[in-house]
Amino acid sequence: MTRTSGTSGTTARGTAPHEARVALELRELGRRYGRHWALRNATFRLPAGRVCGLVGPNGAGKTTMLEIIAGLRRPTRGEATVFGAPAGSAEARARVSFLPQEKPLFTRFSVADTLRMGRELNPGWDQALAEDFVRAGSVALDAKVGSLSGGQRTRIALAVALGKRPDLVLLDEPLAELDPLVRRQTVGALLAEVAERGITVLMSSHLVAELDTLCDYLLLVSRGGLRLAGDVDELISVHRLLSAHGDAVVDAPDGTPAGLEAHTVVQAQRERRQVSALVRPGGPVTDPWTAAAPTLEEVVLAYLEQGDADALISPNSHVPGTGTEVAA
Ligand SMILES: Nc1ncnc2c1ncn2[C@@H]1O[C@H](COP(=O)(O)OP(=O)(O)OP(=O)(O)O)[C@@H](O)[C@H]1O
Repeated sequence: MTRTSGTSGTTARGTAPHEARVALELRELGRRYGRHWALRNATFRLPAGRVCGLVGPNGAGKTTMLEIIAGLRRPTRGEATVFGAPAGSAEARARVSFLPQEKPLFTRFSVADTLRMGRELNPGWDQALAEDFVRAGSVALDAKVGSLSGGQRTRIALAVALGKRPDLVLLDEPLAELDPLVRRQTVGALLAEVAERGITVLMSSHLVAELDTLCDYLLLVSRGGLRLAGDVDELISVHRLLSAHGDAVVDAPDGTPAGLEAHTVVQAQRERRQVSALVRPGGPVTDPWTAAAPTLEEVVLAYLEQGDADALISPNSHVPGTGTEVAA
């Protein structure tokens, strides 16, 4: 599966290139439920045309973030804008499709009824697009939604989300219940559609191993805060996975392996006779350590396991005038 390429010039609605550069901007966004902050100080930009994975442990605030962007929840502080319009405004809502974890489908409706409802609710509705997306999944238009498999329902829900002709699609764990083959087919169809139309996607997922086939951009939230944001390639390239034989490395009093003082250590671990560390290099890698490029999964897992590693926000995710650390 190929990734979508860079920032798009125009969007499905033919908006001007200068407007399309930033699909989504969060500024110091926070949401509190009672005394508990579900999301804190989230600040980043998502360039238009990207497929962005939103990852984080259970309860990290992913759904809360998506609901605020969709205009379904108000932030406690900060702001979110969608193509420059405040999240929740009529202008922003017209450009966003949100597919929540519980698919908003009526089981007694037929597929055709479901698409008809989409047409009645959305002025910019594209019936041909929605029908083609359904048919490509071999789902009959006269089938009852209640009789469909989980994978087929996901396809119908995505057809409705795309039929609205959004510029930004928000998906809350859309793939969780699908088997690997259906997941691959559904994601392939979705990514082909968004690439062709220049649609931006923000998609929460726990499928860390599959992220690099789905996404070209990544957002990682943990303990209510943003830990990573940026181009997948860039986030990988600023890290190195170091390894050494366990006998050759002693641990410093704070538990970190010796010999890594020049680097920012995101996470280090001893496994059998091997010591490994994911680092942001701050100088040459010296004996006994050897360095390799990490996979996206290795980077993500290290940040998930070590939730207090410094945040890393790559330059094109950085919001001017805010104090987030910028990747080298
Ligand atoms: N309506 C609510 N009232 C009170 N607390 C809530 C509410 N919604 C979410 N929370 C709390 O806010 C935190 C973040 O929840 P959220 O659903 O945004 O996380 P998540 O990252 O989407 O989790 P998951 O991966 O399990 O779906 C959790 O501690 C959750 O219990």
